[in-house]
Amino acid sequence: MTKDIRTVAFIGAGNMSRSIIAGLVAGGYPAERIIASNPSQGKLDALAADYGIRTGNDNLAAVAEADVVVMAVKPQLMADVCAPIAALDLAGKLVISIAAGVTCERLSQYLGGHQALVRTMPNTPSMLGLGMTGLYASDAVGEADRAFAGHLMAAVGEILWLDSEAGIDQVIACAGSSPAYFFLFMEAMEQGAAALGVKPEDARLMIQQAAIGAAQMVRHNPQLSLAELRAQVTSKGGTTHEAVQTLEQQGLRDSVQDAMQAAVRRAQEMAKEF
Ligand SMILES: NC(=O)C1=CN([C@@H]2O[C@H](COP(=O)(O)OP(=O)(O)OC[C@H]3O[C@@H](n4cnc5c(N)ncnc54)[C@H](O)[C@@H]3O)[C@@H](O)[C@H]2O)C=CC1
Ligand SMILES: O=C(O)[C@@H]1CCC=N1
Repeated sequence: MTKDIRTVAFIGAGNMSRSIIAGLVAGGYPAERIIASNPSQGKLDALAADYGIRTGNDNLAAVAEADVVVMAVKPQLMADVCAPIAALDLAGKLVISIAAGVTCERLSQYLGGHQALVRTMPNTPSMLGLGMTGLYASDAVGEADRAFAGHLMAAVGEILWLDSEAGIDQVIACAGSSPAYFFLFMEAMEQGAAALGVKPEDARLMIQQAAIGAAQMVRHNPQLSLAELRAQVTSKGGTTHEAVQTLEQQGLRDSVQDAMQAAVRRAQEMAKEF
């Protein structure tokens, strides 16, 4: 946890802000230095109750008080939400965006030319401190701000600094969106288990343990390639071979590659739209 404690305002208190706030508070970031601003009260009440942070409905009051502003609304709302914020004195404030498909240049325009911007791409496992965040900052961002943004996101998982802004779209495909790919795979397994007559609660337990176990095997065996880890499960002439062959024949690899390219394409389209 960073010793550089600043007041951080989250503008938009949805799924992703909640994930980051949960991870920050669990990691010891002082809750009284975190503010969440959102139009609807329900999410704010839940955040205040669960994490003891400060909340409000007034974006401008939150920004005025903050040293660091995390822009966490949907990309299509970013322009409208930024317009009144741009009228405030933002000097000395660091703005961190987590939005997909909103470039630094566009965000800077929305904020009246503000330059102290770090663009990030986190993911929801940040909630458990198991997040993955890519970060990009232009040369205009000072060393202390860069370090703060890095420490903030490192409090909720691994971080990766990117040399170019295009790298953010690669992070979207590999980490921002990808928890959903794993959930989909697990949903498909849940259906497969049901078709085999497995009780839903037993299926969930087995799928969960296999997924956690597989991810931890990857983490704890950096010397082994993913293909080698797969080979360790795959006995010659055995059951896994049959299952994996079926997935291969039905084009799993191509599907995954197409999906990742679709995510990047959509991010690029969004950068033109928003
Ligand atoms: N959900 C995810 O896995 C990830 C999301 N992101 C990005 O995070 C951003 C937020 O996404 P989610 O949290 O998933 O969406 P969400 O819909 O859960 O949260 C957005 C929040 O913004 C609030 N909001 C709407 N108008 C507002 C306003 N005028 N002022 C303040 N708040 C307002 C909404 O009430 C909502 O609570 C998006 O830009 C998305 O691209 C980035 C990485 C991963
Ligand atoms: O689906 C989205 O657009 C956002 C960005 C990455 C994950 N969720």
